[in-house]
Amino acid sequence: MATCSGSVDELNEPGAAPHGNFINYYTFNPPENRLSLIPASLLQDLGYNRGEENTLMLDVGCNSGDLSVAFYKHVVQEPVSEDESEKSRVHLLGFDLDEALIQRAQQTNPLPRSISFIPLDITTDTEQLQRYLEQHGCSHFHLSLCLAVTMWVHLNHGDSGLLQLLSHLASISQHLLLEAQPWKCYRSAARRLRKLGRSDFDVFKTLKIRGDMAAHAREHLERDCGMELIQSYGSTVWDRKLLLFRRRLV
Ligand SMILES: C[S@@+](CC[C@H](N)C(=O)[O-])C[C@H]1O[C@@H](n2cnc3c(N)ncnc32)[C@H](O)[C@@H]1O
Repeated sequence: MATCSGSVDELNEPGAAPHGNFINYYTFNPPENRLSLIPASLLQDLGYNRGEENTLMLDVGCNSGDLSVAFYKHVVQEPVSEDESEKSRVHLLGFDLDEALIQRAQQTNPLPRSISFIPLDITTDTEQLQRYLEQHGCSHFHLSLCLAVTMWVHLNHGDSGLLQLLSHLASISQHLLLEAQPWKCYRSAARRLRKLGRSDFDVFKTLKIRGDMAAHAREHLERDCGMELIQSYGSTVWDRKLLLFRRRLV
């Protein structure tokens, strides 16, 4: 069984995907792997998707959008077709730093009135997300997904990059569903790149945040970002936990 994003299939072109921007990601990690752990009633359980208010979801590092669309259909339970979606008040914004993946996501998007995809690098651009929130009259995303992204930001931007990512997401999200890659995946990612003679991940050796990555992320979110863990959805087939945080009530 593949246990991390260092899985065999993913190695076809590892050097071409230093941010985890694999072109065939969903052929070896289909959406169902994660969706089977997430209740379809999630939005209702969190008190959303009722009445007239907008519900905004964010998918960080959405790759080619397959999981974004499948997640939307999974948790938005009323049937949504393009004709009906004008009525839908649930919106999902997916973004990724890889423009080719975003182009694919846009071209195959079955619900363009409810789901949008934009190219964006979260480590450099924070204004676009703020603008999107303003356009929808909201101060926060009701639910943000950050699935299988933390390791890539950590490896490319170091400890401070990882902590900034989590702080930023906490500051714009009411709820945050997080899947942090475990440390063993870092080792395989760095080893693969080294074998290819790439030095992109030299920062790997300098990382002080290591070991239990889910616990580190939780500690930062709870201690420094005003969030609290409210649910753990067990482990995916890749042996990763899906952790649901919410902004702490004051
Ligand atoms: C392993 S894929 C996971 C895709 C999706 N989140 C999922 O779990 O199915 C990681 C994605 O994060 C994106 N990514 C990495 N760093 C990013 C950044 N700084 N800003 C936006 N996207 C990023 C990559 O381009 C890649 O598509």
